[in-house]
Amino acid sequence: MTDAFPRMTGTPFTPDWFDTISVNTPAAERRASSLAGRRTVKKDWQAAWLARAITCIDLTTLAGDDTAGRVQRLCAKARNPVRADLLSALGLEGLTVGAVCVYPTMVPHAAKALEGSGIPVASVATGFPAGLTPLPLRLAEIRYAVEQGAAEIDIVITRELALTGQWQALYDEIRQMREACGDAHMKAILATGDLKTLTNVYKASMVAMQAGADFIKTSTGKEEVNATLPVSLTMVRALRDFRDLTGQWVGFKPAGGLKTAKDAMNWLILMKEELGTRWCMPDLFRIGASSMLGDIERQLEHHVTGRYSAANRHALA
Ligand SMILES: O=C[C@H](O)COP(=O)(O)O
Repeated sequence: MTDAFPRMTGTPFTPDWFDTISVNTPAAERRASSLAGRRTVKKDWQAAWLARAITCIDLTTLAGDDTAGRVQRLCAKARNPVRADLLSALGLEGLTVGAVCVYPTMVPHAAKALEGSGIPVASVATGFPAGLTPLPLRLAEIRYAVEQGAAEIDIVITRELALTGQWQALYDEIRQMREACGDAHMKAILATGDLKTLTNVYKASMVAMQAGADFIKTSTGKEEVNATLPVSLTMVRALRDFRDLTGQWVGFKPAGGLKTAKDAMNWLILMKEELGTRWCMPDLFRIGASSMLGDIERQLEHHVTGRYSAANRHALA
């Protein structure tokens, strides 16, 4: 992550900024579906946008059977995310993903495998994915991951505090997590699939930003419903409101179930249309994904060779 936007400081708890907000769900759904169908990126620029998407990926493995070997292979992929001949044809040699995201005990393996690459290690923490271990343990887990070499920490919020409107308590908890992160950047996972309403999503976004989150992130990838466009629209509008109120630019990370080049384009279009191109850079935008690179590589091959026939598609399936 570049230091263009250093660690966020947040603000004091200010319920006035979200208390009376009520998100119009049908309007958000209409806007999201119009964005998904949009073709604002010209064909000539698609490869460049896909390359941008690669630089924004938090390449992730968060599985119970993760091993040092799997993490090392993932890190090799992070260094060389698509075939070298494709990158060279596009003049994009040296392109890497934004970060590698793993469980805390995998951080040392990732840190070693990424040495000298400039790719940061992100670690989930705070009892990911449910976040229901006691707060002192969640804070200790953050400190452990940072000590092991994580430069970015993906925390999960306590959903109960959002579902029962205990916004001050949620703020206080996230604030302590912010402090435990020290110099590491903090991404606050809202687990939006658990939050029931878009109004709760907006309020939780505001509270996380007030508490000092550097990024707000949709999902753990483990909820029944993960990143969706209406939820993401609600969150990016909260980002814009927070920037207008404070001058602080907080990042956005959709995650969970995003697998295709089309997904990457849909979310980049959302960012570009709602927030502008500056918010499409890896210091302000990440896509949490375990399996998106394969499809991006196929699309880039199509752009480079211009001979992506139905037969090729069949052969690759
Ligand atoms: O934070 C990232 C997500 O856990 C990745 O989810 P995914 O495996 O559905 O891509």
